[in-house]
Amino acid sequence: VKIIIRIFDAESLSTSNALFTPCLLQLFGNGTAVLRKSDDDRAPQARFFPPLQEPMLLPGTFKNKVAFITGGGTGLGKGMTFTLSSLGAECVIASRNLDVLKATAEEISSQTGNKVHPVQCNVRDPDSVKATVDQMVNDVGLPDVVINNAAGNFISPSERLSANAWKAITDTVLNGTAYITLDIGKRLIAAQKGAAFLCITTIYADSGSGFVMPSASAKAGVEALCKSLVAEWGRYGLRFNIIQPGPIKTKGAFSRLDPTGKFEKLMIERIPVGRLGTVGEIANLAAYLCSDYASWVSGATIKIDGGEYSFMAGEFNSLSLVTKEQWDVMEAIIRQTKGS
Ligand SMILES: CCCCC/C=C\C/C=C\C/C=C\C=C\C(=O)SCCNC(=O)CCNC(=O)[C@H](O)C(C)(C)COP(=O)(O)OP(=O)(O)OC[C@H]1O[C@@H](n2cnc3c(N)ncnc32)[C@H](O)[C@@H]1OP(=O)(O)O
Ligand SMILES: NC(=O)C1=CN([C@@H]2O[C@H](COP(=O)(O)OP(=O)(O)OC[C@H]3O[C@@H](n4cnc5c(N)ncnc54)[C@H](OP(=O)(O)O)[C@@H]3O)[C@@H](O)[C@H]2O)C=CC1
Repeated sequence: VKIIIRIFDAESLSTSNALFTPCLLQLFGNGTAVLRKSDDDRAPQARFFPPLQEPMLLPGTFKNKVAFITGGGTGLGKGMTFTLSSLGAECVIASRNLDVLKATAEEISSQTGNKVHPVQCNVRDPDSVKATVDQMVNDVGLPDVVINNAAGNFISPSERLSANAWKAITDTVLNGTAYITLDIGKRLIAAQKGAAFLCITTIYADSGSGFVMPSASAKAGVEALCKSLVAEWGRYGLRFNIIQPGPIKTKGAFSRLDPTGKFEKLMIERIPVGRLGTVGEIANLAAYLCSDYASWVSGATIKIDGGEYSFMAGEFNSLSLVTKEQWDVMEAIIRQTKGS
């Protein structure tokens, strides 16, 4: 019994449970300015799971197609734009920072040879969304692919959030997705043109999550929006799918969700594949779901997280830390037990 107590007292300090111990206090001891690369950013088993990042679909899969990607200037949006553009799409990328969009558009089109159009857009503002869609229609026509990827998020105890903090996140994630989808959807229906919509949510859209409550609420709303339209707008030639990514190391996410760089190791310890995901892996899944190879896929919600969600959900999963010798002791104790 003493051994078991020692196992769960000592080893829990080095697991994700450490978040619930006084160790948490140490995480912020070094200040919050540095977004540092971890010294040890892979577990040994990651060697079995190499990330293949190059576009996997056939060249020309998106030839003569127009793809509209919100938040396409950075992170996952930039990666999805690169992959779609490599496969022949003419892409329109939209977000608030026009300089970033222009730089990304130039970088991608110079590599793929296909046009990428940067358009300034604040998805929180329906008038800005309308102006953006007007410009897209004028420049390249209505899209075949719409990716709702723009988002805002930061970690914070909910009791520290102002009404405006809640509004900043939910306006971007939920209302932004609604404004984009309604504006483009209505025009597609009027024009009798089909399209594939994709929403990027997150693994905690199902479970909720403390410390990112507005994001969790808004992402759950985005999923309800998509699933509702699967049923309602299929008859117009529109299909809707959802990708729930686990952690991918983008500057936008990690600077706001792991500001000290101390959570990364804890995350990797709870990802069965032993590493973070990569932008290219998300981009390949997104390209498949938005391509005609996935014409019969509508209403799918796909987790791509190296098994993290399943690991966190299972009551006993942290027992993977128990050693063979410790199992020998515990098995002996269990076998000696008679009756109830
Ligand atoms: C166990 C540990 C796990 C670690 C996990 C690590 C990695 C990730 C793993 C999984 C990720 C899963 C999901 C990820 C989801 C994402 O969405 S990541 C994408 C993140 N990208 C972005 O957020 C980009 C865009 N963000 C922004 O523009 C800004 O960050 C912001 C969302 C704040 C909006 O900016 P802006 O419009 O300029 O707003 P304001 O600065 O005016 O702020 C609005 C109100 O919000 C308050 N506020 C801002 N920051 C904080 C904070 N840190 N804490 C509390 N409150 C904050 C601000 O004060 C304003 O309110 P008031 O007007 O003052 O009332
Ligand atoms: N990285 C990760 O670990 C995970 C990310 N995700 C999701 O992936 C998506 C991309 O995130 P990621 O690439 O990591 O982070 P980024 O911060 O790089 O991407 C967010 C994008 O949204 C744009 N954006 C934010 N607010 C607005 C707005 N009001 N109007 C228009 N565009 C806006 C930003 O551009 P700008 O500032 O120019 O407006 C930025 O390009 C998000 O939906 C996120 O929730 C989900 C799970 C995990």
